[in-house]
Amino acid sequence: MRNLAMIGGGQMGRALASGMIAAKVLPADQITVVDTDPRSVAWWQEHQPQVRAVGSLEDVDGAQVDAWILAVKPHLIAPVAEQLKPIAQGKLVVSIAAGVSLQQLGDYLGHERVVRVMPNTPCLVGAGASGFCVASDVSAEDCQWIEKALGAVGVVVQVQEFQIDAVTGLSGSGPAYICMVIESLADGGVKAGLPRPLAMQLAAQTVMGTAKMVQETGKHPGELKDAVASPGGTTIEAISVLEAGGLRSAMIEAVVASANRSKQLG
Ligand SMILES: NC(=O)C1=CN([C@@H]2O[C@H](COP(=O)(O)OP(=O)(O)OC[C@H]3O[C@@H](n4cnc5c(N)ncnc54)[C@H](O)[C@@H]3O)[C@@H](O)[C@H]2O)C=CC1
Ligand SMILES: O=C(O)[C@@H]1CCC=N1
Repeated sequence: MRNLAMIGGGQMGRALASGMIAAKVLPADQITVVDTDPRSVAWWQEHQPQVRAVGSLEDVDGAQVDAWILAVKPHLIAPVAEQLKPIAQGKLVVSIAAGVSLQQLGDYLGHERVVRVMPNTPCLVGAGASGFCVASDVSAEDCQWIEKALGAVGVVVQVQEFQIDAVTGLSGSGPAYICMVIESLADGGVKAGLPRPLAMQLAAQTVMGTAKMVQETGKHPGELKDAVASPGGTTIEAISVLEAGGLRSAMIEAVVASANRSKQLG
């Protein structure tokens, strides 16, 4: 893969492209970003000056582009893909839009070399989690490139398309839930008497360290939870409060609500 063009250079476009550049998947000067918002173009010029950032698709020579990434909001995929149709025939097109199916992408673009990805914002720091599925004309080589590109910015799994909504509900939207957890843990620390910056540092490190422990020990989270809770101790008091507040049920229903919304968007 030589040249990559990304349409939409907002939150997720920045996370993906900046992550890939940092991981040396592609040099910055082989990436073009098209964004209709001049403030976004200015962001790229300031933060990734080697990336070519332009305001219109007309400023891109489509013949020089090997792969396209569509990173606009879901409702803009249809008009953007239709604009792209004449210049991206036979080219690999990757969409990261929630809810937009491979069938829809194929219909808009008039070909089947399309990939649907659900990444997440931690790609920005090389700790993303992405799921992807592919249409019929995507080659094994294309899949390898997708795995290399997304693998450079985190964990990547290939799934069946019917699983993508669930991936969206869990890891796509998940960073928002975990940020709320971190924020509320820090609030608890402040309420219990800690200064805010110290509370935030301890909260983020506790979430990061616990996730690492789950991944590295391979132990069930229930076992790791039990190991913290001494009989008659402090933790079991807190667990009892969380159960009464419906933490588990709220998390389960949150993932399902996001997955359902992803289905609706399609
Ligand atoms: N933010 C997230 O955590 C995740 C977002 N996604 C998906 O990524 C896509 C983008 O989301 P965000 O980056 O959050 O949105 P965003 O609003 O931050 O970025 C979208 C960018 O597209 C630009 N844009 C709008 N119309 C355009 C056009 N016609 N041509 C070129 N650029 C255009 C906007 O100016 C904006 O900079 C969405 O489809 C979303 O479903 C997927 C996974 C996670
Ligand atoms: O909220 C959204 O629609 C996007 C998709 C997954 C995460 N953010």
